[in-house]
Amino acid sequence: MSAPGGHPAAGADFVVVANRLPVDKRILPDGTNIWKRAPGGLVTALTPTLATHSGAWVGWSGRPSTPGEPEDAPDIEGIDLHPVSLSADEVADYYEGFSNATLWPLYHDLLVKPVFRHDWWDAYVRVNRRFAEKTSEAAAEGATVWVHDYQLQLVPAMLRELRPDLRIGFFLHIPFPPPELFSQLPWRTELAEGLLGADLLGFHLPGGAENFLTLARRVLDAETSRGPIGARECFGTVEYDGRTVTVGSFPISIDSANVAAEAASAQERASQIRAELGDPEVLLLGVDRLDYTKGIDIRLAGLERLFADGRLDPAKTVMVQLASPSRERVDSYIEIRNRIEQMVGHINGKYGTVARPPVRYLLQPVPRDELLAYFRAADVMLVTPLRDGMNLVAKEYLASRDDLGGALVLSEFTGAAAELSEAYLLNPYDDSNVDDVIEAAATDPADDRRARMRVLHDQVMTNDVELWAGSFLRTLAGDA
Ligand SMILES: Nc1nc2c(ncn2[C@@H]2O[C@H](COP(=O)(O)OP(=O)(O)O)[C@@H](O)[C@H]2O)c(=O)[nH]1
Ligand SMILES: O=P(O)(O)OC[C@H]1O[C@H](O[C@H]2O[C@H](CO)[C@@H](O)[C@H](O)[C@H]2O)[C@H](O)[C@@H](O)[C@@H]1O
Repeated sequence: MSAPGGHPAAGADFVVVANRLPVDKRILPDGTNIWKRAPGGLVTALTPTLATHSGAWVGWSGRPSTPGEPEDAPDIEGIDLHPVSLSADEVADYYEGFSNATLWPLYHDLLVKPVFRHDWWDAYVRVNRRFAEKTSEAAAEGATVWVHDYQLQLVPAMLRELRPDLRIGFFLHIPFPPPELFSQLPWRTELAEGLLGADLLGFHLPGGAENFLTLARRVLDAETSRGPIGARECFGTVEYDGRTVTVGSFPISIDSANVAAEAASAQERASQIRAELGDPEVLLLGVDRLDYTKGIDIRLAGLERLFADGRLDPAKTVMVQLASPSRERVDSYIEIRNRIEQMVGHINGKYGTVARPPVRYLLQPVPRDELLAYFRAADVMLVTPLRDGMNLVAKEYLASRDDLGGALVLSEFTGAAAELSEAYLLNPYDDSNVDDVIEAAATDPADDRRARMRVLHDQVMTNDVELWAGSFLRTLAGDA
C-alpha cells in the first residue's frame, strides 16, 4: 500500500542501512535456515539503539544467494530486517574486491597496496544501487535513514535521487584518509559526490572530518567551512548542489553498562580460565578480527623480543590471542594469517615446553560471555593496530574492569587513543617503544595501574553508544 506521495504507507520511520544485517544466515544440514546475531563493531554498537527506536535495518545476510532463491526477512530483537541479495560474483567483486581490497587498504594508510579494477567498481555501483532501492521501499514518507560505512558510499546520493523527502545521515566507521591518498582512486569524484547526497556526514575523529572538507574543496571545488572540528561539536559545512551538508566528528562507543554487568557476572569463569592456563604471573590478551591492520604480528614480535632479552619470563607469562576469521579469500588476509601462525609456532617452539606453550592462539570467534570472562581474566590487554577507525575491543575491555584490575596497551594509531590518554599508549612502528610499553603495563606497581584503570573505566562508562548515536541523530535532526 502506498501513501499519497507514492511511498510505503507502512514503512519504517527510522532505517539503518549497512553492508551487513545484524545477523548471519546459517544453513543447517537438513536444509533449513537459522539466523544468528553476528559479531562485529557496527552490529554491537547499533543493536541497542535500534531496539529502542523499533526501526528497520537494510543489509546483506553474509552469504551469497543462489539465483532465484527468495530471501526470507526475519524479525530479530524487534528490528524489521530487509535482506539485500548478493550473488557469489558480487560477493567477490563488491565485498571482497572493491570494499576490502581497494577501499579498506586505501583508507588504512596503504598498509597493503590497493587494487584498482573497473569490474569491481561496476559491481560496487550496482550493489550500492540495490541497497538504495531496497531502502527506498522500506522507508516511510519523511523517514530518517542512517547509512553506514565504506561499502555504501554511493548510497546517500542514489537514495536522495529516489527519495528527496528523506533525511539522510552517513557515518564512516573507518579512518577517512588525507586527500593525497584518497586522490589515487580513479573514482574519487564519484565517491565524494555519493557521500554528499547525505544531510550529515559523520566521522570518528575531527581529523577525518577535516580530511573530507579539504577533499571536497580540491576534488569538487566546493565551498566549505575552514574552522576546526570538535568531537560532537563545532561542525563543518560543505555547500554542494544547492544544499548545505553538515560534517562532524562522533567517536563511536559501546553499550558500557551492559558490558560491565555481564563481565562482572563472568568473574568465576575468569578465575577458571587463569587456572586452566596454569595460573600465570602475567596473562596478556589480544582479541581481533584476523586483519593486517590490527597489528597482531606487532605484539607477537614484541613478546618474542621481551622473552629473548629476559625482560619477561616465558615460564610465567601466557599470551592468549583470540582471532576471528575475516575476509578469508582476500590475498592480504591469507598472507597475514600465514605470518601470524608462523610466528606463534616459532615462539612456542623456542620458548615453550610441551606442557606449557606461552602463546595460545584460537582462530574462531568465542561466545560473548566467554569473551567477557577473558577480558576479566587478563592482566594486560594488547590493542596494537597500525591503523584502526576506533577499536571497540579496547572500550569493551575497560568497561569490563569495574574491579579496576588489568591494564590497557593501546596503539596511538587507533581512534580510541584520542579519548583514552591514560592507557599505556604505544607507537606500533617503534620496536623499542613496543617492548617498553608492554613491559611497563605488565610490571608497573599495582597502584599505578589501578589509578589509570579508574580514569579509563569511568571515561568509557560515561561516553557510551547512546551518546554516540544520540548526538549523531540529534545533529541529523537539526536539534544539536
Ligand atoms: N562474541 C565475540 N565477539 C567478538 C570476537 N572477536 C571480536 N568480537 C567483537 O567484534 C567487535 C570488534 O570491533 P572493533 O574492535 O571495533 O573492530 P572491527 O572488527 O574492525 O569492527 C567487538 O565488539 C568485539 O567484542 C569473538 O571472538 N567473539
Ligand atoms: O563485516 P566485516 O567485513 O566482517 O567486518 C567487520 C566490521 O569491520 C569494520 O569495523 C569498523 O567499525 C568499528 C565500529 O565503528 C570500528 O571500531 C573499527 O575500528 C572499524 O574497523 C567495518 O568498518 C565494519 O563495516 C565491518 O562490519
